[in-house]
Amino acid sequence: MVDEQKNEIHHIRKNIDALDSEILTLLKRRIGFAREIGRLKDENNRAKWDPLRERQIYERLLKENGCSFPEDSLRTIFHEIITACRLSQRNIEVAYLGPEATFSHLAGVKYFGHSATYNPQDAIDDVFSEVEKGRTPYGIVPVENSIEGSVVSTLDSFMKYKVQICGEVQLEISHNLVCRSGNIEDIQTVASHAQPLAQCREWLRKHLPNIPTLPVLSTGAAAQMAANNPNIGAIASSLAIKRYELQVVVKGIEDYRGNTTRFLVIGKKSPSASGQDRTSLLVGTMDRPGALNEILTVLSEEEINLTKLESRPIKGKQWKYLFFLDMIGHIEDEKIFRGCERLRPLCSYFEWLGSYPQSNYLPSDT
Ligand SMILES: O=C(O)C(=O)C[C@]1(C(=O)O)C=C[C@@H](O)C=C1
Repeated sequence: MVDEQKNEIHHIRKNIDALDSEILTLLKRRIGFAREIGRLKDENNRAKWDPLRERQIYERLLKENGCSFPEDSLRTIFHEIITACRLSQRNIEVAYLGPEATFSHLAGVKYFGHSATYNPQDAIDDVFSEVEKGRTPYGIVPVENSIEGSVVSTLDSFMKYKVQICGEVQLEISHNLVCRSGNIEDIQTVASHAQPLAQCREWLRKHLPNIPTLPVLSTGAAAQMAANNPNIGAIASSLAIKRYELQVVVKGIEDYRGNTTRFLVIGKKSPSASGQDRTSLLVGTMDRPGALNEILTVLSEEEINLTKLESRPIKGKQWKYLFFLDMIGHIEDEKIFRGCERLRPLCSYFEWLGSYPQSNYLPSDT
């Protein structure tokens, strides 16, 4: 490189350094303002988290940006900034299905950012119990996977515990084969949770035909085993690779692309309307012909967009079912409120599980 170019780079880097310092100064001022708002909200007993305001911030910035700065990076940067500011108002604690570095943990980090405190639990049931008892204000639980379908233990826990849905987050699940050395020849057993093992079945059969698989409690537990034993390979998340200092053998070994899991954030109280929300209900139908049809007719008459309908058997009551319904809109929206009021007398059981912002404002998983 000629001297002239070296000088030019040096000069530009000085400009970048000055800008980085300016950005840092602005971030410090921003968090100061957020703390002030936090204090005012405390005085008025108002919720710290305001999803409507957050959505407005993203929308304004994306509009102002045009296409100058990569859009997804802009979302990611501001997501971290806003979550850090929100957390500075009060530290947020989140219960999830552990151990560390499971996909639930990853989904939590995507939603609440890196600075929240994450409390690992042994089972999905325990996540619900933590939140219901008020020991941890939020929980994150998987609810459905685009390939494997519903996560029934989550749906069943909604029947058992009194919690509300506060948010949702979608995570594109890509599976990595990892081990201590990064060498495929070292692997004598592949450990993972049953779901990832099933999702990578074809790949494993083709590339590791004589290697046995070992189903364990979670992808985090599999990663932990691989960290302790050089002959164990694990199928695990990117977070697990970092956490347990493992090496990637092969990335993206899932048999089908577009493997996405939807997670729900549970808490004590749903947030107010953000403008693009989803409402979830749990209902029981009357014991008469056409009972489910009566419910669907109300939704259709009110022009409510139903995005999910799922039935689960009621434990201890043979051949009796409850239905989970997801619809577009917030309980504060007139038509959703009216629809629910009309549904109530038609149902043997009716529970509003919550209204919460749809996940489309969050950064994608690239
Ligand atoms: O505007 C507010 O109400 C704030 O508390 C500030 C702020 C932010 O950092 O921009 C933080 C948390 C809220 O969820 C919304 C926005």
